[in-house]
Amino acid sequence: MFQEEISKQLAGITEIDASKILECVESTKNKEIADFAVPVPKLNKFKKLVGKPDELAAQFASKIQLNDLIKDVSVSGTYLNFKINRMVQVQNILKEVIEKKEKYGFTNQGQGKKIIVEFSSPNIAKPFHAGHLRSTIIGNFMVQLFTNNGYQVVSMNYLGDWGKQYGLLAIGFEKHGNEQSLLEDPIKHLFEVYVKINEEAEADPTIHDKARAYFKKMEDGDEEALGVWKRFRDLSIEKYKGIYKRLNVSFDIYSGESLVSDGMIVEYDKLEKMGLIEDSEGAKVIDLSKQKLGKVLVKKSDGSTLYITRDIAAAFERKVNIGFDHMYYVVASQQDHHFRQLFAILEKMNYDWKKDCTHINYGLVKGMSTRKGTVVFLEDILNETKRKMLKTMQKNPEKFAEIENPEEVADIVGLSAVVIQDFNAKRNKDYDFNWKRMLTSEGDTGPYLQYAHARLSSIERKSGVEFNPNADLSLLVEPQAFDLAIAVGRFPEVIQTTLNNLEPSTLTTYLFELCRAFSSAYAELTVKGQEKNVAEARLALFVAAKQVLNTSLKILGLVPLERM
Ligand SMILES: NC(=[NH2+])NCCC[C@H](N)C(=O)O
Repeated sequence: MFQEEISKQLAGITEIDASKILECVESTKNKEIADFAVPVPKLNKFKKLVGKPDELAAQFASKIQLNDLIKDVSVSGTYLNFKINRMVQVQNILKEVIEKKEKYGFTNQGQGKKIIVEFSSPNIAKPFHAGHLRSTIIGNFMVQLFTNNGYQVVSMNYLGDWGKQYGLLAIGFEKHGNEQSLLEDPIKHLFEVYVKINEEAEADPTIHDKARAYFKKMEDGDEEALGVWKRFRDLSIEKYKGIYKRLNVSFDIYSGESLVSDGMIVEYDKLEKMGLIEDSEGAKVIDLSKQKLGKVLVKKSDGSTLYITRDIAAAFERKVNIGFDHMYYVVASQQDHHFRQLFAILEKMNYDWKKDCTHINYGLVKGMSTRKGTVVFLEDILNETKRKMLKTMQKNPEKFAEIENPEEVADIVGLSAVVIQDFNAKRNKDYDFNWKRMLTSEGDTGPYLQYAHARLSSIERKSGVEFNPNADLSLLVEPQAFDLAIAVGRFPEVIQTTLNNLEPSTLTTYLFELCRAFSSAYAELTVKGQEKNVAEARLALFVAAKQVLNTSLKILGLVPLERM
């Protein structure tokens, strides 16, 4: 609103389009000097201005009308500096939050558009590792973000449940499988079996031949072979569902590599008819050397298919059977090459919707290990985090005694620690998993954000006044109140940026700013015991801040805590 007013007035003076000037209105760092500034030389981009920039600045300044919104204008060098009516600004922001509640900050830009987010996608019989964890939380974040902005979102888990390794697993299970262990923890047991048979296969290569033969039977639709495999798959999915629940994540669709088998024949025929398939010593390849992506193997000489063959068919099936305006694959950067190949093939097949497919990639997590050894299962990580968090909480026995459900709280704070550590930097950065740092409640951590939320909740509980949506906000005169309200007011723009870059770190960085502004306000602006009108105004400010933090935590996939 202030930026618009500044632009409108400058448009009248310079005859440049107000919408263009708007791009040049900057929010300043030092609010003592100005709230907004316009660097006059920047306006030259839109229209050649005659005169020296500093003189022009002075000339423009003299023509600006002060009013309800703009309180003061000054010049420093080539900059035009504006001070705005903070009272009006604070009131406008808070009124908007109070009115829109959990809808504050979002738009309906996704209305009528459908998005598929494919994420998590672990491999049955292999550990759910840090890479899958990253995919899970980034993908879930995208689902929440899109949903809140009006998109219809389909969340999809594309399981790695097909391929020669399932032949290997079946053979391993015949030798080493144990029914009871399978039922107790299918993911762990299948992994144990898988590791054992792999070791044995190193000494005895005929095992690999048997595995290939077994997988071929599966691809040929042999019922017995498929029955065994299906059981492994079903049991694993049940187990995964439990883990996802703990992560606060759910899927609309459990798909998987195994489910595209018929479609594969169709797509493969298309490729062949289009003349895109070449023979290479009995195996079939697609030549992408012009695109500098090499030759892609799509069918082995024994006729069995590959990961990429299944992805080609899966993409087509999703377009036809589900439909999408955009599809995102949330998969580690290690697979950049794979997705480049996939998209290049879709392009060669003249699928114009290839332009609507995006690989959302991310870097590695390093140094993630628990007491139990090097192979890390997600559950171990979560249990370890919870255990450590409980220990930290117990250090303050009085507070600990007040918490009704300490186990649950420790689990939620622990997950917040893991997630926020992950969301602290840009997706494509590798990072070190650091138990100690992520669990502290100071610094840029999950516990810090949860702590701020719990504190905001406690202000609400203990304020001694009722929340009044019509509170007299003109009583918020302190600079700390202003800073916090301004931080709250930035939320809609942060959501827009986040929608564009799909970087969770954009949102978390903002939340740390918001919470720091809250800390200063909290120290300065007591609610309890104040005169009623003042207490109500301050409570309204804190309620607005809590609203933004609350919605944000949910978008990040976390359960906001009322007490901790
Ligand atoms: N459409 C895809 N290829 N999605 C990614 C699947 C990830 C694969 N299951 C893995 O763990 O490496």
